[in-house]
Amino acid sequence: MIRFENVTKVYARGARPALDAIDLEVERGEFLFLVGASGSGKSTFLRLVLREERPSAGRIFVAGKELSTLSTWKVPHLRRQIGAVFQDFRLLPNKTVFENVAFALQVIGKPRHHILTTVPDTLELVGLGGKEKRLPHELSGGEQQRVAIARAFVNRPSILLADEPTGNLDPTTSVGIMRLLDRINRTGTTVVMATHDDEIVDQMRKRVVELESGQMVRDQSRGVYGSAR
Ligand SMILES: Nc1ncnc2c1ncn2[C@@H]1O[C@H](COP(=O)(O)OP(=O)(O)OP(=O)(O)O)[C@@H](O)[C@H]1O
Repeated sequence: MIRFENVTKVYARGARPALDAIDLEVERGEFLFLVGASGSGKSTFLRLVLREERPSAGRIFVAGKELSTLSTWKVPHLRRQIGAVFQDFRLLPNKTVFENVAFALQVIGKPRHHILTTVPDTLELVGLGGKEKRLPHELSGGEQQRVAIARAFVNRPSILLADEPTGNLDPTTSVGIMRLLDRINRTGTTVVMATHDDEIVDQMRKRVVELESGQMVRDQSRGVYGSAR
């Protein structure tokens, strides 16, 4: 579903690479934690998958397409197959829960009848049934993240990228968010989550890839947060 072949990303001439010769394959339906110190290259990895950044060297394949040969006009189609969730939720503050999620479908031209059935179903799935009319500021942090996940998942993407989705949440709320991401993964969605949350990683026992200064230093199935090296 995602394949990096010898991928290097250098942001500025002379700087050390943010990612250095990464070879990694993520299979369809897998759940992968990306761990590593701040600045180790986790967000860069996710931005490359979304084609928000281009690699300096190497090749990236996402959902069967090689990103460097993908014409610009096809990028929106690529991104429709990828949901993204962030630490800071990124909801539209003046839109209700329903509108925030519906907006993701409106911008890709889905018909009204589709939106009117899919949005409530997805809100139910993330545990927000009954809160459709609330504004983001009327929700807890965990609920806001659930809206963000609903928005990322409403189009049933084949890949979900999460960049520190529990970074602003307390431990109990984080567990709820992880259960939800796990449930989404079990529907067949490939999930890649960058995180500093050691408790979550240790609890979930999924594949763990560790980056250190842009290099991949560990790839462990049913892994833990702390390196055993
Ligand atoms: N737009 C940019 N321009 C220049 N350098 C950048 C840019 N974005 C990231 N970097 C650098 O690339 C390296 C990797 O950054 P990245 O954001 O991918 O790390 P990260 O592992 O996601 O960190 P964090 O856990 O703090 O989010 C860092 O040295 C960072 O300073």
